[in-house]
Amino acid sequence: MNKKAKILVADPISPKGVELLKQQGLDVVEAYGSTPEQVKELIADAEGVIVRSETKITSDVLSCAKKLKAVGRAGVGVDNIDIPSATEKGVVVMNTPTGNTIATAELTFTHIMCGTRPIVQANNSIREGKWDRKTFKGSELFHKTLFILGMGRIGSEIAKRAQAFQMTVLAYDPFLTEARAKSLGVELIANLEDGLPRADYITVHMPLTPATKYMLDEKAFDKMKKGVRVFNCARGGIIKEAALVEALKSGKVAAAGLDVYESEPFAKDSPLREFPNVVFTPHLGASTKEAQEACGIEVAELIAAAVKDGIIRNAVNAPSVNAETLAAVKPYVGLCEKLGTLIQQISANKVQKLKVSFYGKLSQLDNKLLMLALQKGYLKLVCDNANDVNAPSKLKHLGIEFEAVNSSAESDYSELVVVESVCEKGEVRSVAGTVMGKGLMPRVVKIDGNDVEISAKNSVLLLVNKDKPGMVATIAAILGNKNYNIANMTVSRIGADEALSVYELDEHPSSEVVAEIEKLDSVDRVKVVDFS
Ligand SMILES: NC(=O)C1=CN([C@@H]2O[C@H](COP(=O)(O)OP(=O)(O)OC[C@H]3O[C@@H](n4cnc5c(N)ncnc54)[C@H](O)[C@@H]3O)[C@@H](O)[C@H]2O)C=CC1
Ligand SMILES: O=C(O)C(=O)COP(=O)(O)O
Repeated sequence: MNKKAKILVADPISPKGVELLKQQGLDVVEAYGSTPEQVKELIADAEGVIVRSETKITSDVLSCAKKLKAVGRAGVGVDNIDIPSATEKGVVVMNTPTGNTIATAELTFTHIMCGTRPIVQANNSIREGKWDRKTFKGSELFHKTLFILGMGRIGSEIAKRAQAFQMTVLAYDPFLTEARAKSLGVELIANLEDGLPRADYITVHMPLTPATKYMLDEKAFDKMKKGVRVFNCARGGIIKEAALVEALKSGKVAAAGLDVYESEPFAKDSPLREFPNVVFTPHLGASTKEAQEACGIEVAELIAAAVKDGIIRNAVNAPSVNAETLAAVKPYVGLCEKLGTLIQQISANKVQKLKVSFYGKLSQLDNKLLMLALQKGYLKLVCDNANDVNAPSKLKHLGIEFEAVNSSAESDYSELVVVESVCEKGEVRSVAGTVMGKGLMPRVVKIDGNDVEISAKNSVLLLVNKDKPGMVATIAAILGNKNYNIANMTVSRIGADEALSVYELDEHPSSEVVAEIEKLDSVDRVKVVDFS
């Protein structure tokens, strides 16, 4: 019996997600709060791993994973996963981007409310036995201006909630179109600096990247209104904590709400803890029953599909296409893989460039998956484990440039894929293929511009031989004597007296048979190509 694939659930997810993995026949190992050393041991034989924001999947951890196919993030941010290392290793990283949007938007709005009415502070005072009705005066959201930095899923939900409170909403997001801003009823601010002095409230909702790190620093706080209120429920480090401390000290910031920190768990000795007008939560944005159930179930589905069937969705390090495109390109995926395998085997060593051209309706489609299939096919006999995730980087490591062209030119076939290789010495080889018949079967239809018809299932014997009577019978006799069945054959005249002969065999011909054919005076070149 096949051993069940092991899935390491390294951070707690909904029990429904864990149950789903078990129902899929997977061996689930739940290990929460493990040290990096423990994670390295546990991941060694895992085929899938699930994390939230706590467990760090570093390159060091990944280097210990011997069988890993997929990392699933039950949530949005993947900054705890070393994506370049995972990509290099061919490990797909997937997340669940929508499951916790509402939860995080609602937590952010709760922070905004707490920064407006000092509920937390008043509650603490009551618990201390006091009845203080003077200290905890708040203000109103009504007619105030909220500046949202990062207008993605969460930012957009915050905008709707702010509008319900009749706030004016400004948005800064370099990737947001005017049309989208308009449909959200927000004013799009092109330069961050222009929005800062206008805002009564500022909240950030973007990933932490080199461009967003310390976006709100000393200079930014200088530009803000006195009495501004700031909130970070996205990632620690977008607001510079040291700058926030100074802005709180000077009274520039009237209130702040933080769910995320430059280092987590939040430093026990952080000077921020001294300010009573800051409300803290320990990275709780996604911590609702609903969000955890949605993310837990979705991540379990993603991991099960990836590990069991190689189906990739929501990948952050591999391309995905919509269902319509997938249906249109699917019949050509196998063809492109075969063309890649064929061109690699017929090309001389040291290929410098691969070029693929798509003709017919293929030239109008998003062909990402076909390019990957071609690259995977090319790498099949060159290196281990090339897949949709690492094929482009493996090709790059080999120094092979890859170019794809959508051609509007007519071709002999309604849809055609042509692949060319250019070698170091300038030699160019080419193969072309299409899909045929009701079954949309892949067929190689040209080699170096010569017509052939190869179904490319098992092994193919390619001969360049004298174009003279009796050749086919001679070759067939040699193969037949050694019990090789010819599944299919084509002969194509390639010069005045030369022909390209293609014999499709059910199995790889032995070296003796190949040597016997090579010995024939009438045969110039012999090449065996394997597809399976
Ligand atoms: N506190 C928590 O528990 C949670 C935190 N998050 C974090 O919230 C953040 C936002 O999440 P989503 O809205 O789901 O992501 P999203 O991808 O839908 O939105 C992010 C937005 O940031 C914008 N952006 C990127 N670079 C920018 C820049 N330099 N300046 C301004 N805007 C920029 C993007 O254009 C995009 O619209 C992420 O960092 C995520 O990890 C998400 C869920 C829970
Ligand atoms: O989804 C995100 O980006 C989050 O920050 C949520 O983190 P968590 O799953 O609660 O550890």
